[in-house]
Amino acid sequence: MGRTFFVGGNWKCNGTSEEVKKIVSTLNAGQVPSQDVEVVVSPPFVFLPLVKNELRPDFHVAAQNCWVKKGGAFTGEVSAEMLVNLSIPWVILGHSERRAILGESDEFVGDKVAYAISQGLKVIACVGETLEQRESGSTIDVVAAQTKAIADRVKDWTKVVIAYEPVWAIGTGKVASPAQAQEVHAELRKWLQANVSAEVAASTRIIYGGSVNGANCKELAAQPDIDGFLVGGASLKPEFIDIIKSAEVKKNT
Ligand SMILES: O=C(CO)COP(=O)(O)O
Repeated sequence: MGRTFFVGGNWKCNGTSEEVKKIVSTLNAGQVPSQDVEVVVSPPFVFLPLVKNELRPDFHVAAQNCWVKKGGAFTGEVSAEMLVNLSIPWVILGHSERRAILGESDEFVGDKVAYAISQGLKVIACVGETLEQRESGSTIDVVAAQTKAIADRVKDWTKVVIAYEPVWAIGTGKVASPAQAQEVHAELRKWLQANVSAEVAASTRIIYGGSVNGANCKELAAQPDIDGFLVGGASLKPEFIDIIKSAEVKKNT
């Protein structure tokens, strides 16, 4: 299939410089099969240079957001050009916390993804339904609409990793079951096949996020359409190394 397992650590708005240095030294000491897994950690903006300088060279960094167009008079924003200028290769866009709390629409997220790619960034694009949407049976429609807003604007899918993060599973300890996650990942792949191309469907990594930890990662990783994880809380802890190691499950499937 050729989809390298991908493990992202989203540190969100956490950490002091001392704590960040500690996490980086734990990561640097971890024994992981780095040829079988792509690892990207995403500290808050202010810690990006520190982490980039101190992190082992086989792991990479991502920003947690960037502005929707060229920088300028946008107080408080950080532009895609600035990230490129600092050689930050990745950015997370469309996280549900930004969609829900800051009101980012599907279209706005799509515009951000397209602009970031146009500037040379690679994007972890997040999609996912709320509990209410799941209970009303609209999960697939919601994630398809979020993906469509990206597909309408993006041509180069080699620069995109899709993170399926059900909102009800984020930070709640309520992980999606392997079957629940697999079902949505398979539907997303089908959507890509029907609406983008068979090649993009086969090659795009679709990773899962929402209460992933060292104990539940292997069973999730064994699902055929789960190509890795976007980890929040557990990415701040030593168990992140165990989650990276779950890439080994893929070698045997
Ligand atoms: O939002 C997430 C990653 O982007 C998931 O967060 P948790 O792993 O803390 O549930």
